[in-house]
Amino acid sequence: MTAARAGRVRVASGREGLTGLPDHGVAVPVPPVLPSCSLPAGAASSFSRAAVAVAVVGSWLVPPWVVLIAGLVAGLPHGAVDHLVPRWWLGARAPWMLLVVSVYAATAAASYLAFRTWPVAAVALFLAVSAWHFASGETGFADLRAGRALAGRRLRAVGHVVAVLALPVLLHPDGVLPLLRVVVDAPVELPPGSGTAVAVAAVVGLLVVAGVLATDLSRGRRAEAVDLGLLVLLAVLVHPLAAFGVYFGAWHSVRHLARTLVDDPGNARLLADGRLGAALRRFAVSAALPTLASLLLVGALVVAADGWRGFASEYLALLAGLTVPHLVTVAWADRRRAAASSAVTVQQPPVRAGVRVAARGPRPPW
Ligand SMILES: CC1=C(/C=C/C(C)=C/C=C/C(C)=C/C=O)C(C)(C)CCC1
Ligand SMILES: [Fe+2]
Repeated sequence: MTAARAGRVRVASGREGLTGLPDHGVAVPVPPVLPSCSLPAGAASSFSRAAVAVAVVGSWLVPPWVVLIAGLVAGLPHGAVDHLVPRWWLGARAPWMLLVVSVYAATAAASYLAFRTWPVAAVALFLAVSAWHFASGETGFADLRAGRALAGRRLRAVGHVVAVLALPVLLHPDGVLPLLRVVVDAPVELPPGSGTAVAVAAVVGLLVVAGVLATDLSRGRRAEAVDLGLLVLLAVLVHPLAAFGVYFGAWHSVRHLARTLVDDPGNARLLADGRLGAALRRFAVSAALPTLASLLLVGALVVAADGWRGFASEYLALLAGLTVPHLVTVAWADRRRAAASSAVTVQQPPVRAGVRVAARGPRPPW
C-alpha cells in the first residue's frame, strides 16, 4: 500500500480533523501518512527537477528556439482549465460559466490588441506581472508540497524571479535581444558602454540567489534550496531561450498543474486513493477543447505569418493575450485559498464543497 493509499482513512470524507478524530469525536489510529495532495506535488517536483537536469546536461543538442517553442506549446494546457476555477471555489453554474468564459476571452483579446498597439510598454508590464505570477506559483507550490505555509515567502519569491527571469537575460543578453527586437518591433540595443553595468547586475543577481540559497539551507528548507539551485544552473549554463522554454513547459506549468489537480474537488477521492493517473485523465478531458482551440489559433498564425519573425511576434502577442486572464484567474484562486486556510484551525482543515482543500501533514521527504 502506498503512503497516499494509507492516507485514505484520513481523507475519505474530508471532514476529519488532522488528529484523526472524526466529527463525532471517536479516536481512530492514524498511520504516519502523507496527505493526498503530496501525490501530485511529489510527482510534479520530481518531474520538473528531472527536466531541468536533462536540459542542463543536454540542451546544446537541440537548437534553443526549438526548445522555446516546444516549452511554450507544452505549457499551453496549464491555463486550459482556468474557466473551471470559479466553479471549484464558488460552485458557479452554467450561466456564470458563460460569463466567465466571455470575460476571459474579452480580456485575452484586449491584452492581445494592447500588445500589438503599444508593444514596448506592454512587454514591460507583461514581464512585471509574469514575474509576480511565476513567483506566487512557485511559493504556492512549495506550500502545497510542504503541506503547510512555508516561511520566507517574499525572499524566496525574489530568488525565484532573479533565477528565472533576470539571470538568463543578464548572463546571456545576446541570446534574448534578437527575439525581443522582433517582439517589440524596434531596434532594442544595450546602450554603448553598458557591458560593465550588465556584468555588475549579473553579479548582484548571483549574490541575491546565493543569499536566498544560504537562508533556505540554514532554515531547513532543503527542497526549496534544491529547486533554486537547479534553476540557477539552468540560467547559467543553458541558452536563455531554451532555459525559458524548459522552465515554462516543464516547471511552471507542471507545478501549476499539481495545484490545479488538488484544487479540483472532483479529484479529492481519486488523489486520496493514490490514483494520480485518473486525476490527470480528468484534467486532460477538461483541458482538451481550450488547448485545441489555442493550438488552432497558433496554427492559423503559422499559416498567415510572413516568415518566422512575423510568426514569433504574433505568437508571443497571442501568448501574452491568453496569459493576462490566466494571471488574474490564478491570483483570484490564490486569494480564495489563502482565505480558506486562514479561516481554518489546525484541528479542522479547509472544507470546500464538502471536500477538504489542503491537508497539513508531516513534511514529505522531497
Ligand atoms: C517577452 C519575451 C519573453 C518572455 C516571455 C514571458 C515572460 C512569458 C510569460 C508567460 C506567462 C506568465 C505565462 C503564464 O503562465 C521571452 C520568451 C523570454 C523571449 C523574449 C521576449
Ligand atoms: Fe501560469
